[in-house]
Amino acid sequence: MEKQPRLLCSQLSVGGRVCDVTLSSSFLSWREVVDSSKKRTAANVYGPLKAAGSHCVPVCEIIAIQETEEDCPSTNVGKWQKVPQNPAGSNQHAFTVSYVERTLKHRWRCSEVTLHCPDRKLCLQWVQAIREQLALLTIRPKRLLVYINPHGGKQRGKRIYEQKVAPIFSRASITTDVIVTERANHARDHLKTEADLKKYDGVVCVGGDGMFSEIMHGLISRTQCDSGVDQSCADETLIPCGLRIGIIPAGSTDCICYATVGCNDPVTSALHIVVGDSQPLDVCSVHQNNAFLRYSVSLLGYGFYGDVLMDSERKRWMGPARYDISGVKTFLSHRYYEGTISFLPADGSVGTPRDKIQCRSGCNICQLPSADKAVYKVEDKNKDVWQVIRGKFLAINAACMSCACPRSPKGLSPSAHLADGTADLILVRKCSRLDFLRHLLRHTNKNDQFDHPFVEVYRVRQFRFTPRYQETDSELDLREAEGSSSKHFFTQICREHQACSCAPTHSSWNCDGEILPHGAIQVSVQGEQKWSKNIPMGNSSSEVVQS
Ligand SMILES: Nc1ncnc2c1ncn2[C@@H]1O[C@H](COP(=O)(O)OP(=O)(O)OP(=O)(O)O)[C@@H](O)[C@H]1O
Repeated sequence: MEKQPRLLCSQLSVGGRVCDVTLSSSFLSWREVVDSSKKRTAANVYGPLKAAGSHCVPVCEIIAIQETEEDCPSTNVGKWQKVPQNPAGSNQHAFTVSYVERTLKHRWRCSEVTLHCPDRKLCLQWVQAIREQLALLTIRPKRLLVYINPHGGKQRGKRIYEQKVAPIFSRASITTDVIVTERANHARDHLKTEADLKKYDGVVCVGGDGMFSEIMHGLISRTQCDSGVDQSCADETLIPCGLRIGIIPAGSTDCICYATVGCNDPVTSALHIVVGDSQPLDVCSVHQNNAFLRYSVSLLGYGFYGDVLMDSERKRWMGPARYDISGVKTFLSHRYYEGTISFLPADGSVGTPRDKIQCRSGCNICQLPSADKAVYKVEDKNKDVWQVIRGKFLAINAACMSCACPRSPKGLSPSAHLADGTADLILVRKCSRLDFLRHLLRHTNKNDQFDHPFVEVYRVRQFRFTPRYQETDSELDLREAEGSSSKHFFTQICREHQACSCAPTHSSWNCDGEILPHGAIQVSVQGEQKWSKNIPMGNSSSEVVQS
């Protein structure tokens, strides 16, 4: 720990023990004063942040400070609380500091310490000094717009927000406007047209990946619209959003939260939001001809993952178990699709999908200044050489991030970067069921999932897919209707009936968990958008991902 000039230093009482308490611009630390006859060597305390009798909290991880007096209401939390008894009995004035405590598996918790002062003047001096340091942390949000999907995952979004997240925001003096959505796309439409975004420092999504996608679409569309950018033009470069999105995981898979923060835990995410952590993320824009279809930040999957999603949407009533059942069913159906993939490979400076480098907080590749990346892209345009691959594929996946989740802790592409301007394109060619099973199982263990002769992986900046057989408009309409409705009795019977030889020639795209019925698409990885990490965006501060 670098030596910092002390702003304040006093002997205060913590839990009945006298401590030397020090505040610098970076740390608040307290260390028990020991009898010189029993003097121990004081350990350097930053690392696990704690040694016996010594504690050190980075100022940037202090959530709140409040003056606490015996039997008085706490000002910020709005409830009465009893100050722990000080055995010395002489210290009547105290203040309580709430701070982030890091626990196992990337989880954060809110801890508290109450420090007793010999007089009120000193107590106020400490409260003011710490508040002044917190006021310098301008990246912290003060006002947030919160959208809650009450139907995501196990339908616990509202409860999770009220019980676990709102108290933390309130303690950190963050004011919120909360909207509980009443229908799909409510949040997206509100952001696009109605929300007064100037009032807020960020948007919080309480829900799963689908809800995040809705909010991302609302924010990006609004930003492009306000800046006059035509989203239907595939060559347009997106204007980054001024607002960040924080994710409170309350969905079924919460893949984006996991990949950015390292765990799916609402309290951890709320604390990342409070301290102002953020993580830029690449966004892919998906077009068909000159029509804009969708944006994607995690997975675009055709074939296996498209079919699993299409089937699981019909089983929404089953809850998260639908993914397992649809997964098994789709695996057994073993459908393959023919088509042509063309792609623009990324420059070697951003690494390769098999280099075993994991994108973490402070990743060198993602930290290249945006300006440098832009220059590199423009220069590179002159030497663009598209590669073309034709074949029969069980799955075509494009991962903009690792897509790690609790079931697949390394994800679909373990070395994909969150904000390097590329996606990892994974082609799984037609193979036996057993081989495909081997490949799928590698998503759950440590073996290299690309080490199979029927699997190819490329780091790309753009790609196009054209199915071998032209899609008719009626086919597209049919699949679109299947995706949006849960009653497709006749279509389903037709597909599932073995005697009927109408095996589909087209799959759908799974776009971050939403169905995209179009087969032929063009995808271009856009510059990063900045989000609040929690989001986790899974990792942490400008690093949402502290994986
Ligand atoms: N009030 C609502 N009623 C019905 N659907 C909603 C509502 N609010 C949002 N939605 C839609 O619900 C869909 C699923 O939501 P969400 O992503 O939160 O949960 P999930 O699908 O269970 O989780 P995951 O996407 O992580 O698997 C989203 O596409 C969203 O558009």
